[in-house]
Amino acid sequence: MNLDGRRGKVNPFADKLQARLRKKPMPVNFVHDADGLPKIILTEPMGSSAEVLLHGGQVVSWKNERSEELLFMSNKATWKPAKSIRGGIPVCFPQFGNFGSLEQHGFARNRLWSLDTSPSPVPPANNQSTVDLLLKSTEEDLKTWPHSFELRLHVSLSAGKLTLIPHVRNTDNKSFSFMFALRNYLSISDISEVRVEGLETLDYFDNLMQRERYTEQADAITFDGEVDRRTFVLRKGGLPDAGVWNPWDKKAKAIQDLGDSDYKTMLCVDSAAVESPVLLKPSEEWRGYQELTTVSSSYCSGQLDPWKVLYG
Ligand SMILES: O=P(O)(O)OC[C@H]1O[C@H](O)[C@H](O)[C@@H](O)[C@@H]1O
Repeated sequence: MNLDGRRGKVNPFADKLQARLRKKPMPVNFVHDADGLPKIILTEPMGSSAEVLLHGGQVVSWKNERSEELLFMSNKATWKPAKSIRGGIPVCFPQFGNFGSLEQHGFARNRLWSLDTSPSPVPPANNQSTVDLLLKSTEEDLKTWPHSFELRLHVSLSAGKLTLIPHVRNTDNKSFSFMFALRNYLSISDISEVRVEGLETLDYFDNLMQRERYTEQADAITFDGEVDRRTFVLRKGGLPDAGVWNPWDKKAKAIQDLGDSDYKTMLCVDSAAVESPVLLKPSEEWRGYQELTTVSSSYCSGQLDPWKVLYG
């Protein structure tokens, strides 16, 4: 995990140049899934694919070139508008968890987003399939969170890599602050065989201990055993915090849209801005960045330098 403390400042000059260099986007493959939810399917020449719903602006599937699913999705997930879907990559905005008075994890994951016809510029890249989504404040949401905003999410798929670039613009005439998280439900073979590296020596708040602050001492977070199978590498920018969540057995049973033993095959690792909410003045824009890649199981854990893993 590459923990990058930058606050996601946007450089307008670089962005203009990038916009000019940007290639014509590939056509968007837009379908309706079995539950009638509008869905975008991304594919790339090496054979991997991703599925993104307008509902929640949520990535609900990411498959590698062997068609193996890399994200967890609950069999009991509720595929209905106005409810969040248990799996994939929900977007938590403008609140994380119950750190505020809004609904849990904010309203963005429960809303119907639209296709973004005037997306913020992002760096050009070859052989990638992309979609741009947009969520704007609704009359309803303004009643509980009285700030006018535009939340954009750029999703791009290339061989072995899924990149999400969120932007938030303040379209109000006063400042506001918000929390943000991309909650990655990673599909894992067995929770007892998982290690999360890259968080050592960092401070964390334990939600099960009244949010007490601790410092991580171990060289990796483990959930019992120590065997590696698949390695995900998460790089991020503008999102200085990380969340790690697994409900374990008792809570899994209490969560309606999660199977009793699903906790064994999922782990949430979030890219987040929670401890210090992002402050935006009128017309200002914040940009975050998250890149997920997988590397082969032969990778030896304990030396997680994402650049070395990816580029040798
Ligand atoms: O069920 P959700 O609203 O998706 O929340 C899932 C989980 O997210 C957070 O990490 C909270 O700390 C948990 O208490 C909560 O159960």
